[in-house]
Amino acid sequence: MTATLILLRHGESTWNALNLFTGWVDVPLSEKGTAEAARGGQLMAEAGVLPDVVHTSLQRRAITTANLALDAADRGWIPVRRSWRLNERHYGDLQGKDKKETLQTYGEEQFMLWRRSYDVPPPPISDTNTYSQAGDPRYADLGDAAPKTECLKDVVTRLVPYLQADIFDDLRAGRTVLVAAHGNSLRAVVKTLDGISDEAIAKVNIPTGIPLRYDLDADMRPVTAGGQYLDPAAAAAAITAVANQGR
Ligand SMILES: O=C(O)[C@@H](CO)OP(=O)(O)O
Repeated sequence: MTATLILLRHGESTWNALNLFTGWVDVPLSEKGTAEAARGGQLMAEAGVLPDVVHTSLQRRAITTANLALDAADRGWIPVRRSWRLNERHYGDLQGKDKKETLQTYGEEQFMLWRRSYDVPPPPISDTNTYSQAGDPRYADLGDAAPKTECLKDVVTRLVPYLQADIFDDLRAGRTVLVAAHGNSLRAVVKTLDGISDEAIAKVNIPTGIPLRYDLDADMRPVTAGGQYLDPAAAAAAITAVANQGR
């Protein structure tokens, strides 16, 4: 028996289009991202992978993407579960900064350490920064546990309990699960599912709006390592573009 998990990174956001570090800043989809989200739903419908339940982060670019994709697949009626644990990695003091300017100011090595190293977080954001989430009601319950910066390792630490309890529970119950989330929170999911090393995960990038299908065995191990994109050619091109951001 296998269970099907579909990972969907939100469509292009307005800040993806502007090449700004985003993290927990709650930006909307761009026009292109809106179209990508609907296309993601069409791809699911064409492939006959229809979610029974959807999990999203608390951020509008993932929530809107899930709504548009599910509507396109005529699955807008399925139950919804949301958690901050699926949020994008908190980008600390880099939130709102231009990726190209950051690369020019700090150099390639520091830029890539912040973007893709496993355990080097950017400097923390101050509560008075315009792009801080201090005071955002959706994170009020987190109190002091709300992050002010995160590296990918921190994302793995906060995400894995949710993956192993809530998401695996739905899969074990025989439900096809859609997870609509973010570039780095989905890298944390993929790292965990595929057992990717701390070093090798630096080279893994997730494109916007293209569903990534994993069939998982009873132990929640992928039948095919890396899963399968529902549009492999589009995914390959988009993955290269994500890797080269800032250049
Ligand atoms: O800015 C961000 O929040 C993320 C995802 O868009 O960017 P990066 O790919 O540089 O980690």
